[in-house]
Amino acid sequence: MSRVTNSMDKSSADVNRYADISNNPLHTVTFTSFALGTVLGLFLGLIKVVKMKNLNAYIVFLCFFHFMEYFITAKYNPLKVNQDSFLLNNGSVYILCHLIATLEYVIEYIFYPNIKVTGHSKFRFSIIVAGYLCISAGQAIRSLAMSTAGKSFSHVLQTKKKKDHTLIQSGVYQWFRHPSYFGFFWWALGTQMILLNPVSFTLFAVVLWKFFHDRIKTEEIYLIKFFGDDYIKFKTCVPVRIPFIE
Ligand SMILES: C[S@@+](CC[C@H](N)C(=O)[O-])C[C@H]1O[C@@H](n2cnc3c(N)ncnc32)[C@H](O)[C@@H]1O
Repeated sequence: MSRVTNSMDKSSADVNRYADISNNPLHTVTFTSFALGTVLGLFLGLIKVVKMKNLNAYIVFLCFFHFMEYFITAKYNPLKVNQDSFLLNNGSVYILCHLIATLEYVIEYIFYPNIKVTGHSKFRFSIIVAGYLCISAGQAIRSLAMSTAGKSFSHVLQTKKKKDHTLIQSGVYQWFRHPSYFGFFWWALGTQMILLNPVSFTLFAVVLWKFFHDRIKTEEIYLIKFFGDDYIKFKTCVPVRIPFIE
């Protein structure tokens, strides 16, 4: 009898700790991780021998980003993780922007290879270094935001307050009001800086700025509903730090 009770206690504890397997089909999750790892490894391994090195680096960072989205959600927010947590179904605009970026890089490389060569210009070299810094800092801040917010983080905007949703103001949230958006914004712009893609840099800046501007506006309407004066105080004290978003 005590064995039955023990196993019942254990299974109810597991429900609160472990991801719902029905939302995380093992064959899908393992295959997606394997595919991301394979592409990452392939492009990283070929970086020494290919000419379009920064394109390879871009694909490596892209694979790493999507892997981290699932990994951090699984580790710090296991009850919300699901196969969409890889964020690979991030909408047609997202896919289109990355396709345009790749195309721009390849076309400019074919017609103006010198523009893409870093060694001959200090200016181009500085942009690439700044790009790598933006990617690293952006990825770190986004992952830290997701791990700090834990159960309060969700890829889908919450319109109803859940029981375990608390207002997060610690860690990276002390410095950035929306650190995961801040991180993603600079990560994405960084990818276009390492590619030395002027058209896609502008496109990414405009599309992402508009997206986060609108998203933050809507998100904060709900956050004020959920947390009232506490959120208003937080909003007054902590800036977003994405240019021209208050
Ligand atoms: C994709 S997460 C983004 C979180 C946050 N905007 C950021 O950039 O780190 C969206 C969810 O986080 C929740 N959220 C945003 N800021 C929060 C905070 N400071 N504390 C708790 N929940 C927050 C919102 O309710 C929303 O459902």
